[in-house]
Amino acid sequence: MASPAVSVAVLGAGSWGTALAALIARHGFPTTLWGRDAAVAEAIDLRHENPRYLPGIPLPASLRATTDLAAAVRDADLVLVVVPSHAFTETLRALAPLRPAQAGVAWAAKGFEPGSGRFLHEVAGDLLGDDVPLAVVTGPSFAKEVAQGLPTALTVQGEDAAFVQQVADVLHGPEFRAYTGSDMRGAELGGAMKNVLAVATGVADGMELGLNARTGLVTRGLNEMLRLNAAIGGRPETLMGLAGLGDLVLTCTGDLSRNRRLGLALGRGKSVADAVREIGQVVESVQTADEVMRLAERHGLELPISRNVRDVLHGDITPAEGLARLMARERKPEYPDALFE
Ligand SMILES: NC(=O)C1=CN([C@@H]2O[C@H](COP(=O)(O)OP(=O)(O)OC[C@H]3O[C@@H](n4cnc5c(N)ncnc54)[C@H](OP(=O)(O)O)[C@@H]3O)[C@@H](O)[C@H]2O)C=CC1
Ligand SMILES: O=C(CO)COP(=O)(O)O
Repeated sequence: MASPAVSVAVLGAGSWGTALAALIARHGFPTTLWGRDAAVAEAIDLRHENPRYLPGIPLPASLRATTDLAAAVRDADLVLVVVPSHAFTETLRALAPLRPAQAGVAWAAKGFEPGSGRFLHEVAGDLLGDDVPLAVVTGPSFAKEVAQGLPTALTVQGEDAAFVQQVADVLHGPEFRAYTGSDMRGAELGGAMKNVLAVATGVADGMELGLNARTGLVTRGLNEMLRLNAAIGGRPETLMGLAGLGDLVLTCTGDLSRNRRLGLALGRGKSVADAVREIGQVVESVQTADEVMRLAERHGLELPISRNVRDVLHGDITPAEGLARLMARERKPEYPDALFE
């Protein structure tokens, strides 16, 4: 268990940042949540509720919230960044000059830097320098369930073992298991790709294609994750664990998933714009599908499910055309190459 003297700053007061900050505060660590919305910060600080992102769920009275980034991180021993991936670079740029020298930086966003396709650990290393301990927090974890105190397991991965342990120690508690590891690339790839694949299963379920179709997509989706992971140098076991298979199953089957709900809406004939507007929260796959396909193309890999998701999201094909394309693919062995070597 980390010393209760560890002070934590959580950056990003959406559903996941609020749930993680509440979890850490409940474990007795002084915790400050930073968000850009003054009304939300005030409601968390004074009424112990995030009415915009986690309405009706009581938050610990010890959790502080502010819109002042410098004040949020001033005394921090550990900074946890939980903004959407499209806001990760600007948030780290703002954090870099304010970060106390002792504070390592972890993040729980899932995705890539839009445009460049860089992994978030590459962005963090670039903006913070090589000496700052880094870690990614990922795995099957709906914010609402964590905020409600329901049992959850996730993983913390990074190269600095002492920092990874510190992050795991502030998260770990009676209803929350935090595992550890050192594979940031694999862990980030899994968290990003499962969002894209959740759209595919959502589309299939929205089209009422049945449980066989859903499970076929989950399994062949896992195969796409494993192949791209092998190409980028992630470890296969990372993708067979919480950061890969675990999060894939949760997001492809759980209706709390915003990415799955986007797919469901598309499968029922809605437009991307209408579906995203109705969901009203971040839907990472909309940008991540492009970055996954760019990464796959750079490595000469064909990822048929991910490609269909990208093309449906762009409006280049309909869900029905995507299904027809998948079913018309050539017959082939299930494992044509040495996947696990
Ligand atoms: N929710 C979940 O169950 C889980 C989410 N994640 C990941 O966590 C990350 C955050 O998602 P989540 O909290 O769910 O998203 P939400 O949609 O719930 O909230 C997004 C939050 O990010 C803020 N934000 C958006 N842009 C910026 C910016 N430029 N600078 C500062 N803050 C910004 C929003 O502020 P404002 O309200 O002012 O727009 C809001 O507080 C995503 O990468 C997601 O994939 C991972 C695991 C679980
Ligand atoms: O990452 C998540 C669960 O692990 C949340 O998934 P969504 O972003 O699809 O809601």
